[in-house]
Amino acid sequence: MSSAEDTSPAFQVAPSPRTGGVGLFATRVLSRGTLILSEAPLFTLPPTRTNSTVLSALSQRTREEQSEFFTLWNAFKAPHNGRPPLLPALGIFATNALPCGDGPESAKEETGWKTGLCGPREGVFLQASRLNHSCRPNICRWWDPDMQEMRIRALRDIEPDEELCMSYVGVDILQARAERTTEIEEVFRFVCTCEACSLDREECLESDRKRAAVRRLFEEIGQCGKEPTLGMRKVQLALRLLQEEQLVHYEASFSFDAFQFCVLVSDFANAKAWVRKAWEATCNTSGPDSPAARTFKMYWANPRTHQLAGVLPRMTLSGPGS
Ligand SMILES: C[S@@+](CC[C@H](N)C(=O)[O-])C[C@H]1O[C@@H](n2cnc3c(N)ncnc32)[C@H](O)[C@@H]1O
Repeated sequence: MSSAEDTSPAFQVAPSPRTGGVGLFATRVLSRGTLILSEAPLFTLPPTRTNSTVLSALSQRTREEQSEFFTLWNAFKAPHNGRPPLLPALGIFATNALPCGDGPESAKEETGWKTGLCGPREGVFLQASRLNHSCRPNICRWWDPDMQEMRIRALRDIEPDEELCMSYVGVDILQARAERTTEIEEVFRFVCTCEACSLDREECLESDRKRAAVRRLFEEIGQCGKEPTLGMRKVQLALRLLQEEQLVHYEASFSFDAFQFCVLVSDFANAKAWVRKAWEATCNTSGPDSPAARTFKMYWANPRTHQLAGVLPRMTLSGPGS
């Protein structure tokens, strides 16, 4: 592929019949890790926003931007479960806002455990806010605090015309479909029609089973500090299940667990291979300049600097390829 082709727009806004509105669709092949979009917010607000603070922030923008803001989706137009509708500006903000900042949950997101990042400010975006949700996302967002921009990257290889979907803030995609559906409807006020939520009964049971197993493995791996062989087996199982479920989001987290099991027993060759995998996965989600990517790269260069190095008797575990 020539460099001219590489710089062509990565996506276009097009109708998304599945959601009843629009969405962003790939215009060409986007390989894993591709930076699809970097966008500054139209404006940001602290979590204590009101219709007046939204209107006040909006008044600082151009007329064209103000009109565009009012074309964004509003999921809070109608009463819901006894709760009244929101005023239009606030409803649009609530529907489209994405976290912009380092909230207390950000460290967890870096390693991929939770998508529920709650930054101190939220922002509305004219392009990124058009992204629909999927419980099997193919893209990932990351707020770049230095550039004050939202970065969207491909979590896996994406085909032309494929819709770009992220996981919405706070949706725990490792929950079973029924739980996700309830949560999404309650918080976001739509019925999720993503690929994972549209599986038939049998496929859905299988998907629920795998997601539940990954959740359990997250907990169990945390308790395997004295049993690295067992911990490593659980990591390998979790990674296989995630691959089958196409949930690459959590790869960095599990790979870093595997790295820690290896350093515990001074298996530095496998430790390097695992932390390299964690680094690669993190570059694909939050980019090479993110704090997590920098940390992983440092351990890749010298795994012996990790505080757990050599704590348990020496032993050889396994690498990511085995
Ligand atoms: C932030 S907007 C996304 C862009 C929106 N589709 C549009 O036309 O501007 C969120 C809204 O998109 C729709 N949506 C997003 N993800 C969806 C999904 N997985 N299933 C059904 N509707 C979805 C819902 O109507 C939701 O309130």
